[in-house]
Amino acid sequence: MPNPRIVVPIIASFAASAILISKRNIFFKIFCNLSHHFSSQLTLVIEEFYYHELFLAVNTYLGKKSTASARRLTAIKKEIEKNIAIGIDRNEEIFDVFEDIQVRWKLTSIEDTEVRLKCYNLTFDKKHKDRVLNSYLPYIMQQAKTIEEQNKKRKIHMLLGSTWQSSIELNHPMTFDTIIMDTELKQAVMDDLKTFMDAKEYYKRIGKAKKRAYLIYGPPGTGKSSLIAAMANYLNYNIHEVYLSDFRRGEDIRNLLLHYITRSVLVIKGVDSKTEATDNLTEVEKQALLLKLLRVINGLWLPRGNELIIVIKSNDREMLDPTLLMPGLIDMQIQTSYCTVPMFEQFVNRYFRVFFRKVPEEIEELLEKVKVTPAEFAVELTRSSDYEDFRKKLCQIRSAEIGKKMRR
Ligand SMILES: Nc1ncnc2c1ncn2[C@@H]1O[C@H](COP(=O)(O)OP(=O)(O)OP(=O)(O)O)[C@@H](O)[C@H]1O
Repeated sequence: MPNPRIVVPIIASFAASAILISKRNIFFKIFCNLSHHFSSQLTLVIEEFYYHELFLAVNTYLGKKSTASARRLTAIKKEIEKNIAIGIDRNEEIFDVFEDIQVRWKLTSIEDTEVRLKCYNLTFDKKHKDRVLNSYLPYIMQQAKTIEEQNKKRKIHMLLGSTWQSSIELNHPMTFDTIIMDTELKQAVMDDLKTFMDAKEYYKRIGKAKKRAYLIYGPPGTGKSSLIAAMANYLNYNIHEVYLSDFRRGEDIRNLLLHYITRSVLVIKGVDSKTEATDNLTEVEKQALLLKLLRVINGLWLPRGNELIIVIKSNDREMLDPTLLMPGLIDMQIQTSYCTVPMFEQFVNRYFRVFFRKVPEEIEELLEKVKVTPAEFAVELTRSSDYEDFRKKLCQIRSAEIGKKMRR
């Protein structure tokens, strides 16, 4: 243990640096061990205290880092988290590199008056002191936040009356790897989301809340919900679902959105008369309500760290008020479609590992004449034993559907 009489003035001299890291719950000590008074190494001690933000962040960060190099780890699983959290055990040493700074972490414990506290010792070259305090530690706090977000179980919430209810775990398997859609469109959506995720500084600089609105439209069964699930999985967000009509009683939209939603995809359903009719609103009322809702959302200033994706799910874009589609309210419009030939290739490849040099003409002809939804495709594919079986089924659809068309 270092001599306390030496420690105190050193803490005082570094107090200003400590404040730079965070204003709340930060407490650490910098020890210069007497025997190493002229050494170039400096050790910073981060002690365990309740709600000690920095200690907890280091714990999370090192837990993630340590799995490759440590020999003894601790494991803990909290109810709200989906994964087991790994930590380093006492006396384990972990080496880390930040930019060109090499640091050594060691978990030890100290006996205080009554309790035994854990503490992380961070050792590095003295000349990096300012960068460790002002860059490395804030970086760790940021990384820890991201790890914690990723580790949390994600939920789907639905608005019932005026409260968010029935939160169920979001374990929809659809991802951008498994969804079948036009490849360029998929890439464009992923790029847009990636830009959004990386643009924290940009939103701060232009003074806008971090949110982005999408319109996803297409006939039933073409994969709108599947795309929403893929987006939420990609972003690692929750989903909040609302019917537009839920806001007709003048619910306090601001309150519902500001206080209960964090890093979520807010899905607005029932926006046109072709969607599930669960309300008595006229088309004009619906459009006016949707416009009002979007304007309120547009004017929201989200609390720090909060991010929101808004998705309007519609079966028919033509039913929507053109004012909604003007730039400013909706950032990107995405159309989901009936199966095209490239989508057919992706499906068959995914389910049966069949690759085509050229898709058979009968299939091309079929997809040109008959509108088959990806949902219908998915059902038939799961029912088919192999590609040949699937092809036969498709041809049956073809004669039935073409016959229907002729009768119309
Ligand atoms: N593009 C797709 N890629 C892979 N599977 C799909 C796709 N589209 C639909 N499916 C399959 O069909 C099912 C139903 O599709 P989904 O609910 O996403 O369609 P939707 O357009 O949201 O329909 P609705 O308008 O009726 O809500 C999905 O659970 C999935 O199994």
